[in-house]
Amino acid sequence: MIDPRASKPGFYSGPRQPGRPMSGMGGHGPHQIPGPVSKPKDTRKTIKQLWIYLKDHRVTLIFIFISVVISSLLNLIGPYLIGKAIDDFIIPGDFIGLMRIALMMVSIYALVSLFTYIQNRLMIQIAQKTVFNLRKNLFSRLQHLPIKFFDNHLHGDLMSRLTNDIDLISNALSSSIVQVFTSIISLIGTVIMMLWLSPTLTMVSVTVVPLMFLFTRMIASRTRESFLQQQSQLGDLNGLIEENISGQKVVKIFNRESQEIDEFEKQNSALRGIAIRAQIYSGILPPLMNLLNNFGFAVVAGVGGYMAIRQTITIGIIASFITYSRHFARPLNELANQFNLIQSGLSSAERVFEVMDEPPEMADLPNAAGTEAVRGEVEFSKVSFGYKPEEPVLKNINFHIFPGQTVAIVGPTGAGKTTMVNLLTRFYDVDSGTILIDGIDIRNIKRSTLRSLLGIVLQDTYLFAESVRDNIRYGYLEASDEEIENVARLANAEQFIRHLPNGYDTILTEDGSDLSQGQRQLIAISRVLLANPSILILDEATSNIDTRTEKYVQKAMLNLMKGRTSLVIAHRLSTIRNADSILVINKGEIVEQGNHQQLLDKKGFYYDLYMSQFNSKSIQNLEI
Ligand SMILES: Nc1ncnc2c1ncn2[C@@H]1O[C@H](COP(=O)(O)OP(=O)(O)OP(=O)(O)O)[C@@H](O)[C@H]1O
Repeated sequence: MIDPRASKPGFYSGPRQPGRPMSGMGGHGPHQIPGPVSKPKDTRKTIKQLWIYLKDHRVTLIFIFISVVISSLLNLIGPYLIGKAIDDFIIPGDFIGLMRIALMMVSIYALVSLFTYIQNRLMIQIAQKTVFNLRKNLFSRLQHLPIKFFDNHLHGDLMSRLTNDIDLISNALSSSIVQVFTSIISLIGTVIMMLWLSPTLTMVSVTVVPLMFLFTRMIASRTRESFLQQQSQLGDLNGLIEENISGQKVVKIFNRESQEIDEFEKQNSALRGIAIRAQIYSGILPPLMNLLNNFGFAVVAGVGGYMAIRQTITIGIIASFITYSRHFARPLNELANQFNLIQSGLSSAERVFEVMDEPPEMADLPNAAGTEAVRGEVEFSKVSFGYKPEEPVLKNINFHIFPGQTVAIVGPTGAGKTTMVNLLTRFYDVDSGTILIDGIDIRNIKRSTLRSLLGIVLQDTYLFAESVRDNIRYGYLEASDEEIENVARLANAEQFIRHLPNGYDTILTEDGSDLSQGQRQLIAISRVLLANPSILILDEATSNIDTRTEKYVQKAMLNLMKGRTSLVIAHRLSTIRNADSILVINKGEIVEQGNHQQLLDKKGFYYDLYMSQFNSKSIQNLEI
């Protein structure tokens, strides 16, 4: 069927994504263990795909890289100058020299800041341009994907790819690339400087590094586990919130508010317990690392002091060294944090590219026709189809509708009525057989032409959160206000529109939820009238419409059907009675065909259907 889910925006709750980092949890500060990070499945392929977007900025990237090298190197000079100031100027008491070197340091640090500002600015621009293009291409790919794709994917998940994932890519691009370059250069430069100043002290200060790794590993594995549990629990809680918002009516009707609150309380407490544990674990590491760092400094200071007494090293060198060793720990932590950010950025990019790599709706055949006006003859010839190959939904369907005729399709729920519409609109293609319009196989008609020939009014119409006028205009974008008002009049929609607070300019809520179902249908009918299609597909509403509006809708539909071929998934007795022909569908097959009287005379499936629904109870809707 034309899946109603496909037309409803998925409620975006940040669906459960185990393995995604959460803002505010896990943190990326020094020494902190970030929450679990989702890993890309094929890093190389993803980087290649991302490079396609980045390569236009090659020159800027090279410039950024050069600037990173310069600023990192300049940064490395600072600690060296501190030592020099102590040994050459402070100890000998050379005030002028001290001023000179202080000025030099100020200039160097000012230059570092300037370069860092330029790098960040340029990188943010590149990142934003890249995600702009990614977002654009992803959205346009979504517009060209077949309906089948939307049937098979959670809408919340697709929303999350367009929003969350794009955000993570943007974060990774704007900060991580520069940070990683800076950290690597700083790390290498610092080690070189430390070795140059004193190989002995370098050996002493790196002894704490393996200890740091050991503790980090031990605590990180426990923390990750707790964060995973936390995310899974948060996912469950999100699910509960989502269900309660979307299903509020059901909750209220069944008076289940207090049970839902209890359930929420249970899940919320579970989350609190797990979150406290996770945060405590991740909180152990920073003080521990601080302790190790300070221990390292103490050892360096001790050994350095001893060497100074023995006069194998100067005080200035010890001061420089201690400053370098601080520089040494920082990029290490920074790299670990950036590694996680980059990994989640890459896995987000992978999720985005997954959608972009999906094959779009099959291209039109090269000889596909673009006819505009048609007579409106529709024929299904030996049509068979199944959504899944092993489950046929339609079996050998044959029927012929002549131009201007109205054909009603009736049958029990799940019989395959909507599926016939899905095939005619080419939301899906037949497995075998042919569907013809004016004798032309619809696969030989351009998709855009085919869809412009068809007008569809479903039970559940999707309306945009725009003005009533623009919602009607969606049928024909160039329509003038006058044309819009004309069709609204013809569709009997004028009266209720005039009563809206701003008439045609009233802005509807999302999906037009501030209108009744009947009113939404009247707007949908106006929209189709404006599009002026040759063939109509109508799905009559079965419920939710008050008798007065129903009359309006019925009249509007009749106006719409005038002079057009109409295929009506019928529920109203009047439509069925007035139809030129009725197709009775059961379990994917046409079991009977004829007009109302002929079918009644047959005393078959239709007769039973009719007797059970209309005759005895005089109900207006035909449904099983
Ligand atoms: N997107 C889909 N993917 C897989 N199976 C589907 C899909 N849409 C419908 N079906 C299945 O195809 C069969 C026919 O569905 P269809 O929607 O055509 O029935 P229908 O006659 O229109 O029913 P109703 O009157 O309840 O709308 C059903 O068994 C349904 O479960």
